[in-house]
Amino acid sequence: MKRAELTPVLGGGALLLAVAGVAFGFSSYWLFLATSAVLGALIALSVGVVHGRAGMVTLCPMAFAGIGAWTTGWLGMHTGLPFVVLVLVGGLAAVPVGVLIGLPALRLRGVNLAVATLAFGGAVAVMVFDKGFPGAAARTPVARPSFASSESGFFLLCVLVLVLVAVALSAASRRSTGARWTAVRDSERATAALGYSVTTTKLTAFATSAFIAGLGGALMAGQLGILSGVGFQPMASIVVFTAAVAFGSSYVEGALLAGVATTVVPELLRQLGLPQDVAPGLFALAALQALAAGSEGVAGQLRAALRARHRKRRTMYAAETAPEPAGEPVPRPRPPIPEEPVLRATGVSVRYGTVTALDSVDLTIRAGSVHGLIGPNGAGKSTLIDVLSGFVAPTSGRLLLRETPMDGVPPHLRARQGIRRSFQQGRVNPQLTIGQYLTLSGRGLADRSLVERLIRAFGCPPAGTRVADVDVGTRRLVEVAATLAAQPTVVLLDEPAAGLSAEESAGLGRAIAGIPEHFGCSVLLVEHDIELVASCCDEATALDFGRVIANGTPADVLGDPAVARAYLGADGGSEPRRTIMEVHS
Ligand SMILES: Nc1ncnc2c1ncn2[C@@H]1O[C@H](COP(=O)(O)OP(=O)(O)OP(=O)(O)O)[C@@H](O)[C@H]1O
Repeated sequence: MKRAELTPVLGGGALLLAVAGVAFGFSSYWLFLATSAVLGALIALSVGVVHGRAGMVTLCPMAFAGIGAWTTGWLGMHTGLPFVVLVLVGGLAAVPVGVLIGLPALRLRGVNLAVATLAFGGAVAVMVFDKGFPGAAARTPVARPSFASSESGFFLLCVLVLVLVAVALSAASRRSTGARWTAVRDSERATAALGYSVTTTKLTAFATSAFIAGLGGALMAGQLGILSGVGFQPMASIVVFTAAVAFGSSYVEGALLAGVATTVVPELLRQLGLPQDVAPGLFALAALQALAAGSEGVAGQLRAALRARHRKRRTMYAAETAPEPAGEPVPRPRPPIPEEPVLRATGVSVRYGTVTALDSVDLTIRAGSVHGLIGPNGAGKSTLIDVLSGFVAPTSGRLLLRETPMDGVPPHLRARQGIRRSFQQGRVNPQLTIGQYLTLSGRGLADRSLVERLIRAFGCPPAGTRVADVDVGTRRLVEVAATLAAQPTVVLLDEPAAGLSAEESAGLGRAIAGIPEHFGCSVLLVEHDIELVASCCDEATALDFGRVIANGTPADVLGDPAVARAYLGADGGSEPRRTIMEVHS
């Protein structure tokens, strides 16, 4: 067996031994603490979903846990349902509440969202938990199942639930759900441009988090038997949140450390005769440290160190597969471009206060063509891409994708209907591999062979390479390749050559010129690199001060003195005969 295969087997075996050692070797006092640590880890994992993965602040995990506990207690008193079913229903009961508290997250961010969730947690504590949990007044305990009636049995049940949740989250992170959460954390605009609804993505993160915390609370009902509101107060939520941030609870080992720390530190302080109130302060300091360092907590730092070591070893012992030269050469002349328009904008105007960013712009992108869009800084090129992709609503004008009006259609639906875009600033999630990112961008349409074709066409590194491990230029190539993964009708590329070397830029030009033929998709290419536009476009449009100043073949547009004047500014008027190619050279 190879070392790489042996490591998980040995790790799993050691973990099993440790769990068995705790379950059967610990006294009931330590077993109670171990169970609390496991439940703390479960609730920390729920924070990891919303905060660590989806990048939103939630300061009410214990409110979700309390709802799970309350529901389990109530159902335990009034129904004869088995305990395992009660736990599941307890988790599910927290889901609608999670969605409800997720709604403000659609508009609020950062500290505002933190205040909203904290207030929610406080309100639930006052209105529900402080009035008493079911059975608490009559001291009727929540009955544990017979197979987990002992402390060791109940500990093993909690470990099993934690393992199941961790495995499910790990599977989600390899699939589109988890990748969407991190995509929304990195950039909401980029998520919408991939065709995913930001609203649904945020709400599923809150719902999943509430479910996991609800499970944790339901198990707490079984652990403690009789519950009080004390453990579900906002302060308890803050402790869980800060520990989750400090240890990095989007990773299971980070959640485990958070669970152990929130259980052991107060207990240690108590045994040392020190005030337990110090513990929240310690966690807050550790969380501040992690947030200030921009790290994913202790677990994130450990993983980053391990990855760096692994990379170093790989470069020492193995010659890395050299990326193929970008872009398969495309034979010229290309077949004639059909007249059929795929994307048509007519009379599009955009005003930002007193600034007119676009002024009655007409643009037609024809089927099978690469259409260049040029113009000096501030000419309105990015604004036009924002209008076409749905991120900016025009003041006036119409937009048709083939025969379908696109006016008012939100960005993620435009992406699904076939308008894909890239951004000037890179927005690829560095945690994903190139293959995972292309698959995510494909929304289920990019099979392995398409992913491989895209990688070859754009000269990207192999699919298993992590985005974090490639340079900025290569990330740009990956981003352009990703716009094609869902087989769109038209892609809008916003300065894809920015940051590329001359050689990479030429390779990208060849790949872009081949997009219509190899991927059946039209292209709108916004670029300052005039040579790139000249080499790979079939048509071109030049903008200046939001107006179309030239339109036609690249030779006509680039040879137009008005375009040269636009690039030269007012002084260009004295040199009307120079073309933009001459200006550029
Ligand atoms: N959100 C905004 N609010 C106010 N003005 C804006 C906004 N976005 C763009 N503008 C203005 O609209 C005009 C067009 O900007 P835009 O970014 O579309 O130009 P561009 O051609 O893409 O420029 P560059 O090549 O530098 O990216 C500029 O005058 C810019 O200052």
